Amino acid sequence: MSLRIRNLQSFLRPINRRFPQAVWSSRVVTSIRYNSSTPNNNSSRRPNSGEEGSNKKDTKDSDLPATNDEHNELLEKYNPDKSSRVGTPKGAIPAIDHDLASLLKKPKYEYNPENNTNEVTYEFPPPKSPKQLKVEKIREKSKPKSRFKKIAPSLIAAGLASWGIFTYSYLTSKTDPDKDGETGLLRPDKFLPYVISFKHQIDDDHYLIELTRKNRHKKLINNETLFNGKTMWSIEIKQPDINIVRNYTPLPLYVAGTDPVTKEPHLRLVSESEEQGKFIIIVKKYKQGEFSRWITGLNLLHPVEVRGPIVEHKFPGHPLDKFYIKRPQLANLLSKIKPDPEYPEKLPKPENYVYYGAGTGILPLLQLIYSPNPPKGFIEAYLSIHSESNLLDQFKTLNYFAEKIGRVKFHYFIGEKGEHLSSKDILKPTLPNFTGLSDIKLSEEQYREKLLAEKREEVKRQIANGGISNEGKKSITHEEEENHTIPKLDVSKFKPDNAFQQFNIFKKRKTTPDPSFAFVCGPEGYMADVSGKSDLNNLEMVDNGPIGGKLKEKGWTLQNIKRLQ
Ligand SMILES: Cc1cc2nc3c(=O)[nH]c(=O)nc-3n(C[C@H](O)[C@H](O)[C@H](O)COP(=O)(O)OP(=O)(O)OC[C@H]3O[C@@H](n4cnc5c(N)ncnc54)[C@H](O)[C@@H]3O)c2cc1C
Repeated sequence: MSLRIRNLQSFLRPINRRFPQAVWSSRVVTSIRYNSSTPNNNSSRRPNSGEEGSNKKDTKDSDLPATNDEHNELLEKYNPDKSSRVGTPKGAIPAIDHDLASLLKKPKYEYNPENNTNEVTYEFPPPKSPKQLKVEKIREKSKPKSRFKKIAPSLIAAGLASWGIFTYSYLTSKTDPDKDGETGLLRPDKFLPYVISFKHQIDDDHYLIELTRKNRHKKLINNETLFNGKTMWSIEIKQPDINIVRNYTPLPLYVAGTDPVTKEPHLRLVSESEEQGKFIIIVKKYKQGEFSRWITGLNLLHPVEVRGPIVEHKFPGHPLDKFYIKRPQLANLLSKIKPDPEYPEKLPKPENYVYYGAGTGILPLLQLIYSPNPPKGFIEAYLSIHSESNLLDQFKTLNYFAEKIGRVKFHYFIGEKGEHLSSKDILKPTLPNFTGLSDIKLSEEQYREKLLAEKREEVKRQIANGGISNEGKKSITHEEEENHTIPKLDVSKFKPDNAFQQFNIFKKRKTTPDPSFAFVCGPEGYMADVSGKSDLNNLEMVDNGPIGGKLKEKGWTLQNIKRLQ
């Protein structure tokens, strides 16, 4: 084998010299074939028979070129046109050795430099393999980035998202007229969407309807409270089909549940901020009444448009309000009603009122006494209703609580029982406790005088007792001497737990105070009979209608009457 390779090398040496680049080209190599049948016999090596070779004299193995001339001759033979291109030998080519041929065969597998484990050294840094590039890329990615670089994509994404939302809401609010962009619960200049969240028929012609602000939870962000005892107010509801509007008196109550047997609603007072945005109205259905028939016929979750508050009466300012002393709201349990704050003695007393109401005209009074911070004075209420069934039991209970804590005295007149308001039920007016700022100065002076008188009395007593202060003992002895009874408990040191205790132990009155202001509210005929009809037919919307009826007889004037019609 080694001999054969040596022969081949010596054979190809001259070709190498002449065609150094092409010497290992497959074309040259494959064009030279050797007969491998007799490997050790050089004489048996002869070119394959060819067209040209057959014409020439045979070349024996022993005839291999020994001199340069012979080499050239041989080359001439295999490269007769002497061009730089190596052409296909025309003569017979010796057969190639089988082992050599297997080495020269095209490899079965594609060469892959990655699999090359041979160590190679380079003068310059070698090009990076795909694997190295991949590792480098991963390493680059896992490198710690700056804080800004880290949050930059999130910031861009958030910015794009909010821009998208804004654009969408801007475009849709322009195109969708029903879209409610208002955050408030009510607006006096705009109808806002509400839904009928509960409906209950009280009797033949009275309905309780609970209204809830659409998307109520989203509208509570402003902590808006609709009810406050400082005003009597109504809402306007729109009938969109025939475009008419009617007023109704909202009450600060909502439906907390229903009785499984009677289906009557369990009403709760609206007092917490999360209960806002709901209220109830009581609607009387008239046979010919366009609006009342429509609204009482609506189903649950039907949308309605509501505007308000429309202020019907605003209570004038009082020095007690200046000190932000609020009267606690009623509660669903008598014992839960908080006691009234102690009003400073030197300030004028709160005003007392009388209320004459009939039918749905009793509702403004109920709104007032169920609201937070109701009027601080006492109210004598004369309410005329057709039937006892017109009034929900839960209203009667709340009214009873208000009575038990000394805020109101109710007188009911039930029409179907033949009970009616008469002249003897009309109270006489008294002067108001507070008419203006001069009253404060006057009451402060009175208070100073009162304190001085008390001090003088105390000094006198001390002198009479030889300088020994024995006031407590003396007062008890004095009481005992006067009444011949067990001395009374000094309750001034006790603090009441609730309004009921406060009124019944500390403040119980023998007589009810006289009112200085009267409210009248009811149907036309009732108004005419009690106070004369109101007349608001002027730009200022001031009631200029002359006072008449029963109230005029008792000395009431336009200055101390409010007619709600
Ligand atoms: C400030 C204010 C608050 C109000 N609050 C309430 C409330 O809480 N609940 C309530 O039910 N109503 C309330 N009303 C009355 C209400 O606004 C409507 O007038 C009433 O519902 C009738 O409207 P209607 O369209 O059905 O009747 P309309 O079509 O206006 O009248 C049709 C017929 O119904 C009868 N009618 C209408 N109103 C009366 C009436 N007051 N007395 C007697 N007969 C009448 C008459 O026969 C009349 O001809 C209030 C009104 C005002 C001004």
